[in-house]
Amino acid sequence: MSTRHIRIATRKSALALWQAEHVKARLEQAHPGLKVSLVPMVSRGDQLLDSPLAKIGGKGLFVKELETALLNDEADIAVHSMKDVPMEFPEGLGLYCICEREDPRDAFVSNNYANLDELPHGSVVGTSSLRRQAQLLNLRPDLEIRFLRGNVNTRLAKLDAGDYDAIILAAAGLMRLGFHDRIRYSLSDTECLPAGGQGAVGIECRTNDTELHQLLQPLHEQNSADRILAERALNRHLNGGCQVPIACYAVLEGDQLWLRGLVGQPDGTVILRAEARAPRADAEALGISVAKDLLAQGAGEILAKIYAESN
Ligand SMILES: NCc1[nH]cc(CCC(=O)O)c1CC(=O)O
Repeated sequence: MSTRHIRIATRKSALALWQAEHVKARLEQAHPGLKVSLVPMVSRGDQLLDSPLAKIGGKGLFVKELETALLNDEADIAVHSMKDVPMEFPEGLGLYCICEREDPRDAFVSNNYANLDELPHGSVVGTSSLRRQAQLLNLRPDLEIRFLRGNVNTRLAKLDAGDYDAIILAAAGLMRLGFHDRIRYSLSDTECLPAGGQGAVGIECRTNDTELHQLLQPLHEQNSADRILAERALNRHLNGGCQVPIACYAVLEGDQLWLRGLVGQPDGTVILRAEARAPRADAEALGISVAKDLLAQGAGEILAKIYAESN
């Protein structure tokens, strides 16, 4: 029995609100009597929703306001899609819980075509992720990748308006919002390797709030946490975020992690791949070693060019 009041800072997008409500419900279930409320706020990323994210630069566009609220004691936890969480945390904040990962894959959404192979020559595919773009163009150089931003609902509306033949979205986001039926199929990991952390929700809070860390324990899932630790180590070593053409995906085989990573040239002409296995206790070292392999193949040059263009 806890009498504490937990305030959850959240963005106001449908997906962010769903995730915050989900964490609220799970906390209340785990700790009867606990009071949990939402503190909705607008992030810089939300204000800039229509501009190319890669061009406005900076990481963590969607998390800075939430972190400020935590540091100012206006909220106690921030719920994030792990894919969007920056590598470094401000002094006094940290990640204290990773919930069980859901579907990590990218979903193919189209009103007219069942899959990538069915798309006619020259079809228009919507995504603003350089990671998805590089991999799709590598498989289908004839496709035209067209910029698509906005919340999940907005993106679906743009597809329905006829602006695209197909769009690619994270399966997890679609499922959370009840759009299962919009998924024609989920891209395999060989067609499109996911982004680090995709499909998992994580919880950030103040480092010194040990009582809260305890309350979060029942929501933590170690298998997901270890997989994502390896993925984030890879991203960190490549200085990557959600706005760069880096994919990485770890799975557990018993107590061994298998991590695959990829860096692609946005036009799809070059895809560098690396993979390795290691005991789960060595998740971070595994991420770094796969990142080093990619760098040795020339990933640094590809990424440097993208960073230079976005500044
Ligand atoms: N970049 C925005 C974003 N951040 C997390 C998700 C989906 C949910 C998740 O990965 O947990 C999405 C939408 C998308 O990429 O389609």
